[in-house]
Amino acid sequence: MERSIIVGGVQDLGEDAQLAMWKNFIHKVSECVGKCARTRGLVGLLSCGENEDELEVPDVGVFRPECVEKDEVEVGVDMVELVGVLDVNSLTEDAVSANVLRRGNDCYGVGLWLLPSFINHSCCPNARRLHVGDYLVVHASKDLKAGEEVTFAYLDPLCGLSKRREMGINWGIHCKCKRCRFEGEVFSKVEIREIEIGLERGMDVGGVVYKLEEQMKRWKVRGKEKGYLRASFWEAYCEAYRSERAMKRWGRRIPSVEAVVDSISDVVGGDHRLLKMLMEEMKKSSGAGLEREKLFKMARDVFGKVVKKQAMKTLLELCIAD
Ligand SMILES: C[S@@+](CC[C@H](N)C(=O)[O-])C[C@H]1O[C@@H](n2cnc3c(N)ncnc32)[C@H](O)[C@@H]1O
Repeated sequence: MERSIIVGGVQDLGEDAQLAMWKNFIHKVSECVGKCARTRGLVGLLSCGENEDELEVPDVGVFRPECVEKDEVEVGVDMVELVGVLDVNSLTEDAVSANVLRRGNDCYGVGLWLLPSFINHSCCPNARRLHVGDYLVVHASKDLKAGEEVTFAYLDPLCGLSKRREMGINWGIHCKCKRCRFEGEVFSKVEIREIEIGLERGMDVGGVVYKLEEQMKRWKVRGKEKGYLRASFWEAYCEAYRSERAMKRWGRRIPSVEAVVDSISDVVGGDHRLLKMLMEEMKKSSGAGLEREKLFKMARDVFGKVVKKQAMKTLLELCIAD
């Protein structure tokens, strides 16, 4: 029999499996950094999450593959520093990509991609990532203007302010974007607190959506700000649209799936949950009412424009089965 390692005891070790992967990953990166001067130099440019304002802004040219240094001398690696860098910059595969490879939900790959490590967080992101094997494809999730900062969502943009703030603690981020500032004011108001408490206490989700929409009318909340609040209460909208009972009662009094998805995607860009909701809606109406072009535009924002037609079909199937 060949040598092997078998999990002992009677309990599953999901967390430990991840830990083993993380250790293995740190070991691999430290080996690369120790052996290769170019990797060492590039990893040295990354943030450990501290005093970022004082870090130099590197020339983008140094990330080009042809920019090679010659002195390949093996050196020791400062493991504390390296673990700090990996902690701040490593990325795990996102769920959709992991699904393509038919992986379970609890064991995604992890890696370090140097240039994407410079992409900051926004609660209204404009880019997404797609993992294909060892490659990371970063693509726009909405139309980008020249000079605009490229941003990812480190924190789920379809969550309310308090949950995003809670998640931000792990990243050492106290986000001060336009959306957070707007929601900081709105979520302190008693009317919104009441809606939040109603949701927590299991109030009818259709009623929650109706109350929020009415409140937004009263406060004359329009445009992007409407999108922010709808994104923050996405869970309630989503549950209401999926509930036959809620739709029978509230369907005529709350905005359509299409209108809500449009206003949310206008602020948070493409998202697979919005796409899934659009697909479900299209199925319900057998394609009538909802433009196919709208669905494909959202699919391109979620998976990237360059994905081939057949691959896009597979991704859409996985997205609806998710
Ligand atoms: C992957 S790095 C992003 C690039 C980093 N800003 C740099 O200069 O190397 C992640 C770190 O950037 C900072 N960061 C990213 N987005 C931020 C945001 N919206 N607000 C404040 N800090 C942010 C946090 O310190 C976080 O730990």
